[in-house]
Amino acid sequence: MGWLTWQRFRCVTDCHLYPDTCISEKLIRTQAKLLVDGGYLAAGYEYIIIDDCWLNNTRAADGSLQPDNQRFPSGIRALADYIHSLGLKFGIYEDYGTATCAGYPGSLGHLEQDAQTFASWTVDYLKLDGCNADIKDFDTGYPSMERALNVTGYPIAYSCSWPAYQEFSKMKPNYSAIAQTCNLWRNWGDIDDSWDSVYSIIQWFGDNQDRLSPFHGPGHWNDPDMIVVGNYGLSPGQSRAQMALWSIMAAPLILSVDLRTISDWARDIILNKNLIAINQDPLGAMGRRILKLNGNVEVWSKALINNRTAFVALFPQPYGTPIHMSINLTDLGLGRFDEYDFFETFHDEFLGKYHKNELYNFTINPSGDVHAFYVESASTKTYRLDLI
Ligand SMILES: OC[C@@H]1[C@H](O)[C@H](O)[C@@H](O)CN1C(=S)Nc1ccc(F)cc1
Repeated sequence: MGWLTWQRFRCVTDCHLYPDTCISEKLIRTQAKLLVDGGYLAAGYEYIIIDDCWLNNTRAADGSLQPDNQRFPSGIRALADYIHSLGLKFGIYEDYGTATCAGYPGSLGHLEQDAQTFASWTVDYLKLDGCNADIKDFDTGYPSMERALNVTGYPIAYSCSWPAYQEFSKMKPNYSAIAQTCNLWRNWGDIDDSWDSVYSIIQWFGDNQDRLSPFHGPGHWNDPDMIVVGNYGLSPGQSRAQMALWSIMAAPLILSVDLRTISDWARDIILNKNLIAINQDPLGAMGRRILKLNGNVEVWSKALINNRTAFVALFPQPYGTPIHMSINLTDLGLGRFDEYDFFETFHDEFLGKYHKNELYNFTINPSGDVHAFYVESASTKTYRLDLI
């Protein structure tokens, strides 16, 4: 869980024209302080990660990476020290190729040196992108950087873009090797600030879930890209939908939003305790799309500890009429116990006790809204403390 510059701040490097939003130490220090003061760190959002465009256009004389010294005048180590003083962890970006996607120096030919540089900067997380490279080299290249990071002896979480570029090229990535090498990996296209973009990613993960979920679990995660809630493109319903689906998929929750201007309703969605508990459930199971109803409403479910199950019903299409849904519990996969207690996820409201032969009825709104609920078996009464 954490925060990443890219979707909201992109590659803005003109700090004269954009002094408050250019990629700079000032921006990172400001957002880091707000991650703490806004209650995000306390909720689990602990990594603050700089994406592309932090770099100087050239490496130093000794070949080592250096930041743009106008935008990062104190240097990366000092910035990391400040971030660590707040109790946060620090992430940075590089690219396996000759240049980053934005054209800054890439790591190819410098893997060991760059890994040592990151460790000397006390970097806790590296996102390694795959632009300007031969994707056929990735199956050896990404493990090479993993070895280089391990040699430093400094614990660095490793985010790989390795499969995404192979999936685009219709290659079938070796997810077994990827899961042994990376802690998380981007599978598919870049997310943008729109419902169309968010839903196209949800569809792709649902369509490919059978070949993705076996490799998903604690320490090695499929990554559908950033949470864009709080920016300009999603309605409140669509914002609930992205948080609910990323929670059901047990996807990394990596925000990209200006914490200075985020609305209260967007912040409430991002900080919803039940969604975070579902996302962070110790089983680490990747939720799956289990039903498609009425041709458009889809139901996803995720197994949780203590015989609980989380569900999300999603109505993605912009057809302006709310639909009354009626689903029998066995179609939800609930048949192991005779009775279940249903709770609404966002507000933790008790929705009722249902026998396994009963129907569960609810109404769902269109255009990317969700009905999120979780159930626990009434017979095996357990404490709900870890869900609220
Ligand atoms: O430059 C970095 C940027 C972000 O890190 C994204 O998360 C990465 O998926 C890659 N990336 C970009 S814009 N990649 C890219 C996107 C479109 C394109 F035509 C060529 C490259």
